[in-house]
Amino acid sequence: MSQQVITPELCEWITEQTAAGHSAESILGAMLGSGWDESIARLALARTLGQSATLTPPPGATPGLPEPELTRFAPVVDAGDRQVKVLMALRQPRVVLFGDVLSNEECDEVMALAGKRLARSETVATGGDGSEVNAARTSDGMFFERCETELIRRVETRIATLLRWPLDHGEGLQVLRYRPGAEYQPHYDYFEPSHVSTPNILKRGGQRVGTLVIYLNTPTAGGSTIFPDIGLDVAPVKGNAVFFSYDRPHPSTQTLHGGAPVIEGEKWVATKWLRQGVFT
Ligand SMILES: O=C(O)CCC(=O)C(=O)O
Ligand SMILES: [Fe+2]
Repeated sequence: MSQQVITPELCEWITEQTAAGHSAESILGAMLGSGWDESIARLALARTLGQSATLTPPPGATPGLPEPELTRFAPVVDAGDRQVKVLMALRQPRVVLFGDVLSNEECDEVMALAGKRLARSETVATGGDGSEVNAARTSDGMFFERCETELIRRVETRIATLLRWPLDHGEGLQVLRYRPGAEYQPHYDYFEPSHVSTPNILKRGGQRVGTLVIYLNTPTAGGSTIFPDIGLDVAPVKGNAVFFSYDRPHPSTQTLHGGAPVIEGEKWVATKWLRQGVFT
């Protein structure tokens, strides 16, 4: 085949095959047998059925999802070196609000370490003098290396224990600072299956399957973490953290979320993204 194009007819055929009970792998086999290029065939399947259908988990992938031990719904969860409070839990989508994940001193230390290295996040407003911010993400950000300092290692070990997900499946901690007016418009944290850069990103540990956003300070007003699909607003409170997980890279997970504009004061968060496998 010379020109291989993903047409609506092809997507419809894939849907029919699935409805007839064929697995994504067997549809892929049939497509390869009739001359389709493997990467285009996988892309067509991902677009039609969602990426998880054809996603080969990366080496060392952990089955299931990150999930705290909440079966007894005790008021605290043992996170190894700290008792973390459970303030609220939603089952569908999975959203858990924790209290006291970090001490005040730990929050201050992470902000001080990160503050020296903050750079304007890539999606900035064009034009103007920067005093008016309006792009999708108008915070300043930086990444720590995993286990970069003793403090970062301690925090990451605590997160791994709390969410029962291996430390090496986590990306380096990201710190964001929002000034008044800054926001992070609603988005999904998983990598969009049909995006051209996604296959390469997935080589380093597979998809993201969970997010923990830790509040490093308490803004005076605004800056809540919003989940528009489920009408949930989480107030940013120093030391608290909101966790959510998603088992497939699809809007049906209802994990659309964002950082509402900060109205007064600053808002600092540290985000830990969790991957299916070892993040390298
Ligand atoms: O700032 C927030 O409340 C949300 C941050 C966020 O969505 C992210 O870091 O992916
Ligand atoms: Fe996010």
